[in-house]
Amino acid sequence: MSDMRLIVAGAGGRMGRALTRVISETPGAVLTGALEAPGSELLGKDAGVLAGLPANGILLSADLWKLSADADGILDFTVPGATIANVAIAAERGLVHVIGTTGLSSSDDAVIKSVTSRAIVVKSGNMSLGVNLLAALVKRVAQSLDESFDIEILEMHHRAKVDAPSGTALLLGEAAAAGRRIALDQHSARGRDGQTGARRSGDIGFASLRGGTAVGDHSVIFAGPMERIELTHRAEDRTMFAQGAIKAALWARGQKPGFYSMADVLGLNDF
Ligand SMILES: NC(=O)C1=CN([C@@H]2O[C@H](COP(=O)(O)OP(=O)(O)OC[C@H]3O[C@@H](n4cnc5c(N)ncnc54)[C@H](OP(=O)(O)O)[C@@H]3O)[C@@H](O)[C@H]2O)C=CC1
Ligand SMILES: O=C(O)C1=N[C@H](C(=O)O)C[C@H](O)C1
Repeated sequence: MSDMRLIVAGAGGRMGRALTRVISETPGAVLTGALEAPGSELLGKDAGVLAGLPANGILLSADLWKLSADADGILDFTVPGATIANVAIAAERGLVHVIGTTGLSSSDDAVIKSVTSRAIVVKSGNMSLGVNLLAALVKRVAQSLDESFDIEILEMHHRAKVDAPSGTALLLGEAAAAGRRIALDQHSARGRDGQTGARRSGDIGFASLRGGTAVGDHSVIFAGPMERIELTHRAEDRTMFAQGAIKAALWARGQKPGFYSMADVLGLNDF
C-alpha cells in the first residue's frame, strides 16, 4: 500500500510539532499538509523547521479544503471550534480523522458522531498505550469494589492547558462508571469549592492542578474504609501521544466507516 498522506492540524502547537517529528520517523506515513488557524503568524512557515527538523517544504496553511485534495488522513490536536469545522471537510474528502482535541462538549460529540455512517473517525482523550491500559484496569477494579470505595480522579498538567478536567480524566471517569454500571454525567462531582456538604455516595470526583511544564499526570484513587488503591500514569513526553495518533491513522485506513477509540486501535476492548 502507498504511504499514508497525513495533514497535521494545529501544526504550530505543542502536539502539532511532535506529530511532524514523529511522522518523519514513521515508515508508511508522510506529511502532506500542515494546518494552522486563520490569521496565525505561523502561516507560510515551514512545518519541518517549526518542528526542529530540516525544511520539508510543507508550509502552514489555513485552507483545509485545498490541503485535503491530496491527503488520506488528518491528525487533529487543536481546539474544539477548529475540530468541529474540520469534521465536515474530512468526511466530504473521505479522510481518516484522528481527533485528540479535548474540551469538546456533548453537542460537539454529537456532530462528530453524525458523520461516522460515512466517515472514519478515531477519537480519544489520550492516545498513549499506558493510559488506555490504565483505563482497562480502572474499569476492572471499579467492577470489583462497591460504593464503600469512593472514586476520585486527580490530574495535573502544564500551565498552558485551557480545559479541565482533562480529556484523560474524563476517559478514566467513563471507564470507572462503566465498571460500576452507572452513567458518569449523573454521578460526577466537579469543581468542589466552599460549603460543599459531605461527599455523595457513588459519585466520581474530579480535581485538576495546573502548573509548570507537566506533560500530564493522572491518578485514579479508590478510597475505601481503612485502605486506598491508587492507580497512576505519568506522561513524560508528547512523543508517545504522537506515536499513538499516527498508529491510529494507519490502523483506521483499513476500517469501515465508524467511530473508533484507542481501545479499538490497541485491541483492548476485551482486556
Ligand atoms: N488525545 C491526546 O492524546 C492528547 C490531546 N491533547 C489535546 O490536543 C489539543 C492541543 O494541545 P496542544 O498541542 O498542547 O495545544 P497548543 O495550543 O500548543 O496547540 C493547538 C494548536 O491549534 C491551533 N489552532 C487553533 N485554531 C485552529 C484552527 N482553526 N485551525 C488549525 N489550527 C488551529 C493553535 O493555533 P493558535 O495558537 O494560533 O491558536 C495551536 O497552534 C488540546 O485539546 C489537548 O488537550 C494534547 C496532548 C495529547
Ligand atoms: O493538554 C494536554 O497537554 C494534554 N491533554 C490531554 C488531556 O486533556 O487529557 C492528554 C494529555 O494529558 C495532555
